[in-house]
Amino acid sequence: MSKLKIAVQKSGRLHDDSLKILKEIGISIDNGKDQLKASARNFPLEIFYLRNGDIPQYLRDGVVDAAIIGENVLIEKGGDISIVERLGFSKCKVSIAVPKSSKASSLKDLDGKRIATSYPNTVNQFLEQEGISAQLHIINGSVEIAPNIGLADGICDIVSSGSTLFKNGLKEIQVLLQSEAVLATSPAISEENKALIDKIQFRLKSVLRGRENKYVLLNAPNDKLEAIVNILPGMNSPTILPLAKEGWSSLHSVINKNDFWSVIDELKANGAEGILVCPIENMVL
Ligand SMILES: Nc1ncnc2c1ncn2[C@@H]1O[C@H](COP(=O)(O)OP(=O)(O)OP(=O)(O)O)[C@@H](O)[C@H]1O
Ligand SMILES: O=P(O)(O)OC[C@H]1O[C@H](OP(=O)(O)OP(=O)(O)O)[C@H](O)[C@@H]1O
Ligand SMILES: [Mg+2]
Repeated sequence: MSKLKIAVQKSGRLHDDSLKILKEIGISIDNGKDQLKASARNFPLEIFYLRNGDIPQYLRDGVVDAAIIGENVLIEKGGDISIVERLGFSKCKVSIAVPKSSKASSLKDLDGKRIATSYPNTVNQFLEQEGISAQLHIINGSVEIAPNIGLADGICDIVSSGSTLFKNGLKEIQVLLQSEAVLATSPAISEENKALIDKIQFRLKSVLRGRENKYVLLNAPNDKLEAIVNILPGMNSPTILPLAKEGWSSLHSVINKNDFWSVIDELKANGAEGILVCPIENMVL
């Protein structure tokens, strides 16, 4: 039987969340960060622990069938590799920044200047598109220090909270792209392994949908139920069960986690009591 080979970052920001989401879709791995390879106990799958920056090449060569990887790395090195599913973690931007004291306030002010980055293809493509030419200094880490040591006039690197820019006295002047962890597949994947990826994708969608939503249970007088159903329409229609108390019911529904706090006052104004909000592990449509 064919086994799906999936690459996961060996160590670093993506490692833990990648293994966590695989666990949530029911894939148990005989673990060990120290191993380069591990097998799943209950799915025809092998995990390869690799360096983030090496993964696009492994995908391209078909050494692995799929990978959990930062979208920004695929944009930089991935070209022909397709994204199957966005996974919602490791969200960040790739941005251009300059010293706070710099007169530069937009990208065009960096025309003819020096930019330090670990993402030369991304920067070059963006500059070309904007008709700007700059001299790139490719460095692999601590990019934000470059302007302070006189190596560059600006930088292009990952920004998340912005604290690294702040600590280094830099200001963001241009966002090049938004990124998050994604499941990507090799252009060389076999039909058999593509079918396994489809199974994984189906499971991922149900876990991601579950993360986005909450299960709500509440009690309400029967004459208010219609109004409450309109506030909480649920996946199809809410479940309503009679309470032992005459004239009252329990209503169960699903709501997007971001919407819950904005409807809570409306629910209470319509007589809802004993409101419980629970996480959802999986949501299969
Ligand atoms: N500060 C951040 N906040 C959120 N996501 C980030 C942040 N920094 C990096 N990422 C995302 O996580 C991915 C992995 O980052 P990490 O710093 O662990 O790897 P790396 O040092 O680039 O790679 P390697 O595994 O080759 O050492 C990045 O490609 C990016 O998608
Ligand atoms: O906006 P912030 O929240 O400060 O995050 C941005 C920083 O995070 C990443 O570095 P990381 O901490 O992964 O260190 P590294 O350069 O050694 O990979 C990235 O390269 C930035 O420097
Ligand atoms: Mg990093």
